[in-house]
Amino acid sequence: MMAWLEVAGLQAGYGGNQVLHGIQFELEEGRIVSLLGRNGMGKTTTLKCLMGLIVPKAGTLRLGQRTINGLAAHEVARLGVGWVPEGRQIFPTLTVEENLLATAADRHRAAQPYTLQRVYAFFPRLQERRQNMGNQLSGGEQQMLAIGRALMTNPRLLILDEATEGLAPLIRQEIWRVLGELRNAGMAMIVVDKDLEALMALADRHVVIEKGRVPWQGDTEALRAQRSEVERYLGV
Ligand SMILES: Nc1ncnc2c1ncn2[C@@H]1O[C@H](COP(=O)(O)OP(=O)(O)OP(=O)(O)O)[C@@H](O)[C@H]1O
Repeated sequence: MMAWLEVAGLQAGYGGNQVLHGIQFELEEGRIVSLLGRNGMGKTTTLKCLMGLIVPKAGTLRLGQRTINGLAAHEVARLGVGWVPEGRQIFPTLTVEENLLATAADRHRAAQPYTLQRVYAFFPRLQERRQNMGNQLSGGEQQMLAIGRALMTNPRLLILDEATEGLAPLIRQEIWRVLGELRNAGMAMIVVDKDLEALMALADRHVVIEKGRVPWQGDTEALRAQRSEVERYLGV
């Protein structure tokens, strides 16, 4: 059986600086994979290749039947890949509700498309603040809004890069709760985060990235069994 998402032999970099030397992992529809590794090892670069923000030098990137190497970012988005960028990038001078409506698109005529009501059900706090401007939100609220905006595009695959970085513990918990609900609703995700416990509770598979290569990958059970080996790669 061919996996739904396939990343194989992925090589990429910036100018003459090659950062990825053969990244390899697969993901089935509705499943969740975590990318682990210390800073600067190539996690974000891998995500950028998937999002069409960097053209890979070599390798396979396939989503369903489509090869997505070299597609532009808007073309990848149209295939149903939703991105929650590091640093959030919400519109500061639009209200919460305007931010959500700005990205609304039901590209797949989903049976249950994401609506304002559905996003507000995941994040009651956004509903309370729906008339506030983007720049009046706390860091955690901005992060919720960034996730909400990605959902409004009705993605089939959600990519989260350090979605809980720098947030207060309670807000982090809230984000993990919503990601768990999205998983239960069948959303496929690629998640980059530093919280190994939370990732083991959420994700099915885990991929370690070390200097642009994958020295270890496995399911959560394997990660539990080989935790000290994996933690050596993470520098913890
Ligand atoms: N725009 C860029 N131009 C040149 N080099 C870059 C650029 N972005 C990242 N790099 C380099 O690529 C390497 C991998 O970076 P990447 O952002 O993929 O790491 P990461 O694993 O996501 O870590 P982090 O958590 O720090 O983002 C680093 O050495 C970094 O300095």
